[in-house]
Amino acid sequence: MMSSSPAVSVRDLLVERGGRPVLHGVTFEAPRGSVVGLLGPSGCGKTTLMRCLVGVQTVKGGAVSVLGEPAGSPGLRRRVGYSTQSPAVYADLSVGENLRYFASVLGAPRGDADRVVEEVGLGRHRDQIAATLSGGQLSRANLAVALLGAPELLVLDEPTVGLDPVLRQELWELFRELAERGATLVVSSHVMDEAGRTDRLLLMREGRVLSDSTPASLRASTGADDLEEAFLQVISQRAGSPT
Ligand SMILES: Nc1ncnc2c1ncn2[C@@H]1O[C@H](COP(=O)(O)OP(=O)(O)OP(=O)(O)O)[C@@H](O)[C@H]1O
Repeated sequence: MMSSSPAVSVRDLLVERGGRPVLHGVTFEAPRGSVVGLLGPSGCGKTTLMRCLVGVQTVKGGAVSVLGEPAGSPGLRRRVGYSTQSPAVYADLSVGENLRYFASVLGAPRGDADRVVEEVGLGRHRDQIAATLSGGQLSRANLAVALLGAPELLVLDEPTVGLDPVLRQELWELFRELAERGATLVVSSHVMDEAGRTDRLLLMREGRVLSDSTPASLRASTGADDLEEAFLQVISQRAGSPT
């Protein structure tokens, strides 16, 4: 389900961190109801870009519009879900207690805590104290917090890190289902085999978007079957062309 007004519109975004430029004029759009992947090597600016979408990053220039409002507007608080790479949950509470707590803080409907626990496949661990969860279980508990209240935009920073291939596949199926229900997802990943599951794919490097395309057109334009190879081709094409 895609409508003409994009869920996210980023124009000429400039960000400095620690006195150094880390985003050099990033521009892209995320159509509503789509899954947009942010891929690129460690340190290329994925997290910084996501922080701009949720409105917690000071920006030097450019514009970020989210669901028709400037990023970070108070009206967006419940319409945008964000999961960071560090756990949001309290270590000394159970999974269920954590989610009931965050649901009440967010004003999410009753029953939402149970719904999201099932969605991320943690039903059997509902009563387990968060400190005793495995790394993959903890990252799914973290993701569950972002799903509370069924936000229209989900910004997920490496949600599948540390998960085995079966769980990664299940989570990408969940992302697809959420998009089919109308949500927009911006998901970062290091893992190229996940890139093929996106509707749009942004390849980033050193604070710039090298390619903004669909997986199919990226394969077609580079002649590479696998997206890792396609990314390398884009980098070498860029290296050979004047900027
Ligand atoms: N608080 C900070 N102060 C100074 N520089 C920072 C700060 N946070 C990040 N940076 C720098 O900004 C750049 C982009 O970092 P960012 O975390 O956005 O990258 P990333 O693509 O998300 O990396 P990763 O995949 O490793 O999480 C990096 O060069 C990083 O060193």
